[in-house]
Amino acid sequence: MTEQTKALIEKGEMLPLMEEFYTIQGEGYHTGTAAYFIRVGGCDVGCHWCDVKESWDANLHPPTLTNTIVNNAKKHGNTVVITGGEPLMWSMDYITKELQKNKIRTHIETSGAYSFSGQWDWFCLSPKRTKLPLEEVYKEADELKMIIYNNDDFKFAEEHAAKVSDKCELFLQPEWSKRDKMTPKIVDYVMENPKWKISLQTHKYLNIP
Ligand SMILES: C[S@@+](CC[C@H](N)C(=O)[O-])C[C@H]1O[C@@H](n2cnc3c(N)ncnc32)[C@H](O)[C@@H]1O
Ligand SMILES: Nc1nc2[nH]cc(C(=O)O)c2c(=O)[nH]1
Ligand code: SF4
Ligand SMILES: [Mg+2]
Repeated sequence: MTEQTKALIEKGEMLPLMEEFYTIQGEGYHTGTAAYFIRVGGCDVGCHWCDVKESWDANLHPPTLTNTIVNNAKKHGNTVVITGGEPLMWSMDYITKELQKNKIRTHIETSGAYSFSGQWDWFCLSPKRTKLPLEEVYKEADELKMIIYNNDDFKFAEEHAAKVSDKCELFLQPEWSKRDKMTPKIVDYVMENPKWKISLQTHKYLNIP
């Protein structure tokens, strides 16, 4: 990688882009609404059940001019979801400013394990055991989305619910490979603890990206 590319990545004016696609938000609070997804490469959080392990190695994803990504996003709807990989590994200040200048709403999907950057209209925090969120990010969360892989994850979910603001929406989402076993348990849990809602990965049921 050239020194110039490194400098542009440092400033957030380039990002390692894995893929970008226009689809329907499948998960969480905005489920069912059209959004342009920007998937940035690079993640070292290491969830063993991660559904995009191909994103982990940033070197496999070409550094791409952020202006080009923003121009593509402008062609599709009024909301962008920046995901990954772990988007907060990179400075999100430049891309979110440019998107908002173009009247595009900025949403993020993040583990919160890296320092906060960017200007967000919607911040979805999904904490992971292997690399916990930084304390500074809890107050940013509009939505807390906890993945339920086993019974211990309900307790883990409550520990994080205690750290977010009162206005934060709370979701429990079954880990995909355990959905048959854990979804009925989530249903019971939500009925007993109605501050939570259930989130399903509806795009996988719909066979869309
Ligand atoms: C692939 S991650 C990328 C963003 C960020 N690294 C994160 O984990 O929030 C996007 C969302 O998918 C969720 N996710 C990943 N693998 C999953 C799986 N096997 N089952 C259910 N949700 C999953 C994550 O928890 C996160 O909310
Ligand atoms: N349709 C759709 N909705 C999503 N919500 C969060 C996703 C992600 O991978 O971050 C995702 C995704 O990959 N596809
Ligand atoms: S933090 Fe997100 S991208 Fe990284 S391994 Fe976990 S689910 Fe996958
Ligand atoms: Mg996904």
